[in-house]
Amino acid sequence: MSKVKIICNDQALLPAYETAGAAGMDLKASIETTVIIKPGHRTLIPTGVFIEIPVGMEAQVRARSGLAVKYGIGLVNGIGTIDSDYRGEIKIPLINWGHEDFAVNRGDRIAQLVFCRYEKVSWECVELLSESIRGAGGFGHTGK
Ligand SMILES: O=c1ccn([C@H]2C[C@H](O)[C@@H](COP(=O)(O)OP(=O)(O)OP(=O)(O)O)O2)c(=O)[nH]1
Ligand SMILES: [Mg+2]
Repeated sequence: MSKVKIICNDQALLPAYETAGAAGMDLKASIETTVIIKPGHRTLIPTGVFIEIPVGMEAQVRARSGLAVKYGIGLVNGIGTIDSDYRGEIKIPLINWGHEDFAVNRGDRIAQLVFCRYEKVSWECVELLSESIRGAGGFGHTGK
């Protein structure tokens, strides 16, 4: 298990794994007063968390499926990418795809953070790519 440096001034807001096998640590809303997100609207919610990700790793901010299914709450950016050189506060761009106002209160678990290793590449510019059975087929060419 890698150690990751974190600044979080409120222990109650420390992201945490909810179960032993959880891939993501739930991120909590660091807000003083309740924020209402109207249907079709979006807002950036602070988490009160600043981290220093080891080089070679990133962290992904992902939606919570419960909020998505029950209330239509998602992330405007799909999956957020936290770079290893980012030292700012992690913020969550929530969007309300549902039909009702959605209230966010301090400490609510609004998203989850998954740590991943990634590989960097450099380009090798060529004239031809190798052949494959798929070729250029995509976007559903294998059927529904
Ligand atoms: O959901 C998110 C996504 C990003 N970030 C922070 C961390 C990340 O390292 C930084 C930049 O994110 P990204 O590279 O996705 O955004 P950009 O529009 O390319 O901004 P930049 O030009 O600052 O890289 O913003 C968040 O706090 N939450
Ligand atoms: Mg960027």
